[in-house]
Amino acid sequence: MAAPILNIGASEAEVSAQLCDLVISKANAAIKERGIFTFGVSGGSAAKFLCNGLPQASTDWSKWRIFFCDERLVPFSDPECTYAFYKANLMSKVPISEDYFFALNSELPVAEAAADYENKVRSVFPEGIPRFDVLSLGMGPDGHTCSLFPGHPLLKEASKIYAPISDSPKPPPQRVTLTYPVINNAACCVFASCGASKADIVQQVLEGKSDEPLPAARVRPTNGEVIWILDKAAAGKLQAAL
Ligand SMILES: O=C(O)[C@H](O)[C@@H](O)[C@H](O)[C@H](O)COP(=O)(O)O
Repeated sequence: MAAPILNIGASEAEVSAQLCDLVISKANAAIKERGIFTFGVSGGSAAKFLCNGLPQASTDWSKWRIFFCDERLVPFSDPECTYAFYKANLMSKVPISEDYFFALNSELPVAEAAADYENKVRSVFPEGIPRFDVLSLGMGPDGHTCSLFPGHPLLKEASKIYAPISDSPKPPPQRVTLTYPVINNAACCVFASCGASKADIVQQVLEGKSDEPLPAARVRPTNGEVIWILDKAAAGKLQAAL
């Protein structure tokens, strides 16, 4: 398992550009090699970065298959809906079919919604543990990633691809999230974090030693890479960056 790769941009704009450049480069390489690019996206600031930079990409969008690393179980009309954010800010700007931007069925109860979403993933990964080309991840101030929160039983989920959660400490409470068997089977997991408010947790995740690693620290692809793209403020307490 390779050590995390650290990219430190001076500003949030540089983090956004570095994230999009990485995703586009990985996408075009995957399309050239296998004719398809499988991509997992998150909410939060990473969503803003991706929607800001990907519309300018020179790529074959028909070969992209986009899933959510996690999604809230709310109607599309709800401002908390991550799909709605990407639909308005990315899908509306690029020639990608709605068939290839996989939305959660928020009409279902959360456990059924997770199972239904797993079936959608199976349309791209028919068997075994899905291996995404890229998972774009964020990290919350508590060290959560996707909808995997510190101390939550879901950190130990070992069989589901997507798991339901009904007690998310970050509202809204009901969500569906990728699990570590899938996250750690990805070819590339890339975090994008900015701002001084993240400096302490970034230092804990990247340099702390704990018997109970934080959720973001448990992202360690067994046969892939984990890349952290940080601005100077978020990297401000890292020994490696000093
Ligand atoms: O839907 C969600 O809530 C996100 O997927 C979540 O996991 C996010 O990535 C982190 O909360 C970091 O968000 P920020 O980068 O905006 O702090």
